Amino acid sequence: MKILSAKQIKQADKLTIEKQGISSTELMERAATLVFDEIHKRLQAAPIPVKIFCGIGNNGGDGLVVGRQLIEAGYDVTIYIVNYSDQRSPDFLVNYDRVKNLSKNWPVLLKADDDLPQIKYGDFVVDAIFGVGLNRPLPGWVAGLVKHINASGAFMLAIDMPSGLMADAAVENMESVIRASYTISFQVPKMAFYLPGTAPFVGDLQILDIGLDPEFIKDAPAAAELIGKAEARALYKPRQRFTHKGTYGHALIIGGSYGKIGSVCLTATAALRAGAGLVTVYAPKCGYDILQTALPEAMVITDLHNEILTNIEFDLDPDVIAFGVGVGTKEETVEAFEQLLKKYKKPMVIDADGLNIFSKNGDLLELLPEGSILTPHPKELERLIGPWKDDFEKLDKARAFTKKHKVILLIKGTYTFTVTPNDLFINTTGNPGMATAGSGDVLTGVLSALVAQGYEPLRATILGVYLHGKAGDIAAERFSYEGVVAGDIAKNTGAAIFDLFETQKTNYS
Ligand SMILES: NC(=O)C1=CN([C@@H]2O[C@H](COP(=O)(O)OP(=O)(O)OC[C@H]3O[C@@H](n4cnc5c(N)ncnc54)[C@H](O)[C@@H]3O)[C@@H](O)[C@H]2O)[C@@H](O)CC1
Ligand SMILES: [K+]
Repeated sequence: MKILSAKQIKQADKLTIEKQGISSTELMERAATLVFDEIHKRLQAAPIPVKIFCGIGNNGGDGLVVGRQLIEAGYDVTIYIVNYSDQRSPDFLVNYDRVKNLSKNWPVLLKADDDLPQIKYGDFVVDAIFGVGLNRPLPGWVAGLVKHINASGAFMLAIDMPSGLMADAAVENMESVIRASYTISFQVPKMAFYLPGTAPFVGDLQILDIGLDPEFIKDAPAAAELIGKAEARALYKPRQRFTHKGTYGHALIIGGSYGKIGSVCLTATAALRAGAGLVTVYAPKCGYDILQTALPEAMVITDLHNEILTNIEFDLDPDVIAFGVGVGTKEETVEAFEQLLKKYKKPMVIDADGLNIFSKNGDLLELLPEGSILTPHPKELERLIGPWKDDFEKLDKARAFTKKHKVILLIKGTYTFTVTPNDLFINTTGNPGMATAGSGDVLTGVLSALVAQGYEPLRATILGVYLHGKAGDIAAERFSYEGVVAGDIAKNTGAAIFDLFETQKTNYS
């Protein structure tokens, strides 16, 4: 599913009105009626006080339509107009009149010096102050109102966007953004819903199809692509019958050090579970018995050194090399890695200390094969690309890095981002249970297995990140968030592949 910018959404809005021969007021009625339906479905006419805060633009117009329909359905509704300017939009005005004609309880006008309205814990608040039109920080008194609404602890439903959030820019003042419990947004998701600095304001997310022009949406260049089940399924390559283990590639996992052999065990397990035909682990000698005992399916080659890697030499032709998990950053290991980079020319998967080695030895990046996949978590990313002032700058820097080094860069997080010079993919699977030791080692194994099986690196990355998250979701259903360990994620990779073909609707939140 595409993410579009606020500017593109406005264009879609305009074009829809032209092509469908409807007025903007009718489009507003259509969109807001769908929001009313969702609220009504949930509240079931319960006598809960509903307090709707409307701005004076079209987001406020939506709030007025919802308010009118709730009043007509018999709800106890108070509408507040957050009167921050006299530039009221035409559709706001149409709906302002309609509400006034309907009930003696006219909307309450709120201005800069007014007392703040009382909001109780049990109220149902609808936030329709600003939507995608917000393009600068809130006026001071409106920021104060937002703070007051947030402090109420009431359930908050945001229409289109939590007010104070901008679709395509970072938040400057965290206190002046509505902390929505639930956001109902129109047609396409917005970038701010997925970035760590802004996503927490959104709460649970629902995207409503309001019938904006499908052709425009199909042709519009996406700011990013959300990857749900349908997108992941399209990337999957079914196995053919007349094949053998050689068809599915040989993954070589290089890593581990004394006390960290578990990391390569996890990576190799995941590589096997994600379908690599053959898996060999290259580890220090101390890992030999452990690996052979834990993983009879994997082959093991050992370094000359007992505890760290010092001479990476092997007599095989792997389809992919994963380097870095548990490997440490000792000088001898860096030297061995440099020698490997000079010899090996196919895409590699680089994780953990492999990334830390690059951070400390930037010139080695020149040797990294084109199309390699780097999988940093935020701290490792910062060491690689330097600090950033906000999520948007982080993405710009990450993009520049991928361009310079011709690699694919993951930014791991609640929503893992796959960054390439021209495209951005945002994964939607995964859960807080995956914040556990070794979870990243498993991802490295899954990605390596897919590359070994002949998936092009970008396709392998997008699908691999999805499957890893889904395997974590399946594990969490069984063991709870707290109970998930990395090995469970690896073991459920197969179940995640099965799940690609379950026909439930994709949830993009
Ligand atoms: N795009 C669509 O397809 C549809 C949009 N609709 C609604 O329309 C909304 C967008 O409406 P608008 O474009 O009127 O924008 P908003 O209602 O979000 O904001 C109103 C106006 O306030 C001004 N403004 C921006 N930042 C400000 C600030 N910090 N202080 C003071 N004024 C500021 C801008 O001129 C902006 O247009 C959407 O979020 C959605 O709720 C729906 O009615 C139906 C369809
Ligand atoms: K809003």
